Amino acid sequence: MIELRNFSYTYGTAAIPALKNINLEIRKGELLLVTGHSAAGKTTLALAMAGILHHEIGGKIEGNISFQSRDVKEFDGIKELSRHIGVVFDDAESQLIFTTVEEEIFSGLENRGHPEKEMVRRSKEAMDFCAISHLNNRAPHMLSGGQKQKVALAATLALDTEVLILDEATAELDSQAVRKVFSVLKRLKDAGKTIIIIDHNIEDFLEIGDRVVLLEKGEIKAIKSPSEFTSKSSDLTSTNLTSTSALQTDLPLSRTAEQPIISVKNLTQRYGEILALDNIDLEIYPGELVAILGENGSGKTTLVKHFNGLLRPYSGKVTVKGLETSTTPINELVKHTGLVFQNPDNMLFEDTVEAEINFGLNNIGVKGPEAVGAILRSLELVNLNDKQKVFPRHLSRGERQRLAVACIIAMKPELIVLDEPTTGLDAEESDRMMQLMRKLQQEGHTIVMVTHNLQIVRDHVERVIRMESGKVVEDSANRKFSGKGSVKEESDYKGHVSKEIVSEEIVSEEIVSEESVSEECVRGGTCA
Ligand SMILES: Nc1ncnc2c1ncn2[C@@H]1O[C@H](COP(=O)(O)OP(=O)(O)OP(=O)(O)O)[C@@H](O)[C@H]1O
Ligand SMILES: Nc1ncnc2c1ncn2[C@@H]1O[C@H](COP(=O)(O)OP(=O)(O)OP(=O)(O)O)[C@@H](O)[C@H]1O
Repeated sequence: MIELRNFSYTYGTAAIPALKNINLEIRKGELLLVTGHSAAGKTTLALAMAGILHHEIGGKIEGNISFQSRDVKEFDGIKELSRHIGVVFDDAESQLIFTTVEEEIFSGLENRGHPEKEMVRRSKEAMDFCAISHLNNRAPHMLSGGQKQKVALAATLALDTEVLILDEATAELDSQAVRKVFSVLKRLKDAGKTIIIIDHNIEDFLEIGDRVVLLEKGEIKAIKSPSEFTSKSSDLTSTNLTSTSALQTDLPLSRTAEQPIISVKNLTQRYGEILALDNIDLEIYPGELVAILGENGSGKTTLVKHFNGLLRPYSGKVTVKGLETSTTPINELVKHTGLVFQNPDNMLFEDTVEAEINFGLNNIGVKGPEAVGAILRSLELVNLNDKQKVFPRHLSRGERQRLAVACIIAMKPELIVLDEPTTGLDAEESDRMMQLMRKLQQEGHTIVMVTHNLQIVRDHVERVIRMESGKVVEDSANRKFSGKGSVKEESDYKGHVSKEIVSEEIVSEEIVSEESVSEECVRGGTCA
């Protein structure tokens, strides 16, 4: 179906190739799993297979790629190729451009000239598959991260292409949604579709996979069957793509201080008609490491945006370091709280990696050799020390994620809030990220992180808060959790049906949203 022969690729500005001498044949009806560490070349391979490198990005291309025995160069651009190959990229947000979810899904079908009746049928089916029918009139850019990912997936599924390429397309989904995607893909595979799943964590899909390709530094390191991938002796597992160290030490509840660093009282948050937070009470103490879990759309991001003043309470009260967020300017709050956004691209705007980190440092008065030292240290901590001069947008998704974390930790805020910090990182990299968080905790920082990654929660987190439909429904600090590390078995987190609390329409203009506050402001710069 798709064949790569001696294929190598170097991005226009890059010194070294992102893909080297790839030889790979993807058979019709096959479900291929592609995995590898961050920056291994996975997204680049997806772009290559979809013909996007040839027709849109350019750069240095060597070797050949053919689709159905025809060189991709010979196709009439992406327009023709996309009739056959549907792609969901690792950044769902960049794929969503229309004003409603329904339009988003309809647009691709309209471009293909489907009759109205067929468009309605397909879009309904795709929305059902992705459990987003209730979002059909919502604006895609005003959805939660996981909801956006579901829309991007539905828009591509509706096209019903012969080939489907999913690049980290489930990274921000809750476990119930991942299971749903699994069953949809199984059905598509049974119907003869060719599917390529590119992911750090392919475990969820091994059962339906035919082969696993391991990429390393742009090269194919191994191609194995799923059973070989999981077997202990496999050279695939020896590369440590599965979870590693698992601290599993006694995880102390570090609630020693008397005054909470974060105090949330009767917090309710609305986006117009949508009730995103429903009367929340919560206290977080200095030195705690807290994970916030919950289904997509349950209010996790909305909650943490209150911790640096990005959102102000609709009703109720939030106090951070004794400062009431409804009356304290955001540039005062960000001196205490560093927030790593769910989508790292929303906080990267400089020309080089080092300038990106320097920006926040300058804003808090760290300059000259002190700033240089802080930049180098933070880059080393996130393993990006060789990327100082690189344009941030030219980093891989996982690298951008780590850069966003570096920007915040360089500023050493007392409270570090991370919204899904391990998206785009494999198990080993996630583990390393958490080791870093534990280290920062030991140095006295308070860490609050939103995550869907239950493995890192089990291994590293002492307090777990679970949200459902805008409420905190469980908090291990209140002894409502059981088991070591205060985390219940994964099965307990599954099966929570995603309930939007609402009827959902207009969004209140009064609400301070991420979009209306400049990224600079959130990192200590001038507020618009
Ligand atoms: N800017 C916005 N405008 C309108 N509604 C919004 C906006 N942001 C989020 N919402 C809605 O508020 C609710 C909570 O969203 P939130 O992003 O807090 O969820 P989440 O738990 O972080 O989800 P995910 O796991 O998918 O990231 C959802 O119903 C979402 O659609
Ligand atoms: N537009 C670009 N210009 C220059 N270099 C790039 C560009 N996009 C990616 N790269 C580089 O190419 C290499 C492979 O990136 P790619 O995005 O394919 O990796 P990946 O395996 O998908 O990583 P991740 O898992 O972190 O998303 C990386 O070193 C990255 O920095």
